[in-house]
Amino acid sequence: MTSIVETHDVTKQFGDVTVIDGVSLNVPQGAIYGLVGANGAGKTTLMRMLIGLMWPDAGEVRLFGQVLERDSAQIRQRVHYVAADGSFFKQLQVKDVLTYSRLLYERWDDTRCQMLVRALELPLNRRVRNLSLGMTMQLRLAIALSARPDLLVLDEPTNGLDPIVKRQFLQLIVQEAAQGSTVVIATHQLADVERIVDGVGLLYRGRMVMDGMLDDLKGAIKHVQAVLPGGPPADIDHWPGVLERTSRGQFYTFVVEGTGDDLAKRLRESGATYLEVMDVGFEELFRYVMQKEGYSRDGILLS
Ligand SMILES: Nc1ncnc2c1ncn2[C@@H]1O[C@H](COP(=O)(O)OP(=O)(O)OP(=O)(O)O)[C@@H](O)[C@H]1O
Repeated sequence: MTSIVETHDVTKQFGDVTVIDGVSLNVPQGAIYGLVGANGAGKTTLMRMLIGLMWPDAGEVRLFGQVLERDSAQIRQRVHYVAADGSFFKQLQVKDVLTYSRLLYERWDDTRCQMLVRALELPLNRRVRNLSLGMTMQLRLAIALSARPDLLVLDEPTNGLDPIVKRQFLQLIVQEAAQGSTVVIATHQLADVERIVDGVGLLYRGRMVMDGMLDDLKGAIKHVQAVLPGGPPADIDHWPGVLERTSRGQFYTFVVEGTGDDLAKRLRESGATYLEVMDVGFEELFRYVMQKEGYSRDGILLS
């Protein structure tokens, strides 16, 4: 599959502090990739390097298969970045911002823009400085989606959006990716992107501690639930891959590495009357993988 965004061992220092430390990632075409991490993990810094607003001290960024250089204007025209805190054209009315954007972007899709203005109920005659935080973000998203970029890079795009608009926005992102665009979303709100991302990278203090396509990552750890009338086998805590066990009466929940099939089989042989293997939630998945890698659980809290 064609890679749209690749980084190889990207490192960035501010003074003598290493803020991004040897980060490599790979986002295939049409994927929605969530870049997640706690406040200060380095998401914005990494995003800015992905689009050539900042340059790595070491390592390489490739977009659309080509190395991103300072004179890569053509590559950058295919990318649209929505910064977390961008304030723009404060004096202009919304309709004038849209007119200006129409002129600015070669691939501007006016039909789409009008659809978005209607769907998001953007007040065309209001000045940007009088929009709420959420409305400003909606305007910026409407522009981003109307610009029809091949790569859309969004920094904390759900900030300030109410739940209904957030859902609407996430649907739009899914549609965008279905049409072949690639989307990178940075957020510390895992729950906001959990349902839509295909791939995810977890940044922790500038290091990419977990990265991959979601299906692969979800295959790494499972919940196995079982009813064990005779209790669990005495040596169960020494069975390979069992990370955790909790129980309420005869109902046991195990967290296990891998597919969970082996554990399920052994529990069945040990008299389980009910068995179910389930995916773990996104945040839980992160916590267990991180714990396995030797990081403290508290250190990776995202929100
Ligand atoms: N220009 C700069 N000069 C010095 N330090 C910086 C600069 N920009 C960012 N930093 C530091 O780099 C670290 C990573 O910041 P960054 O904004 O990339 O994190 P983030 O994951 O986007 O955080 P948040 O979720 O809070 O937006 C922080 O410690 C921040 O203070």
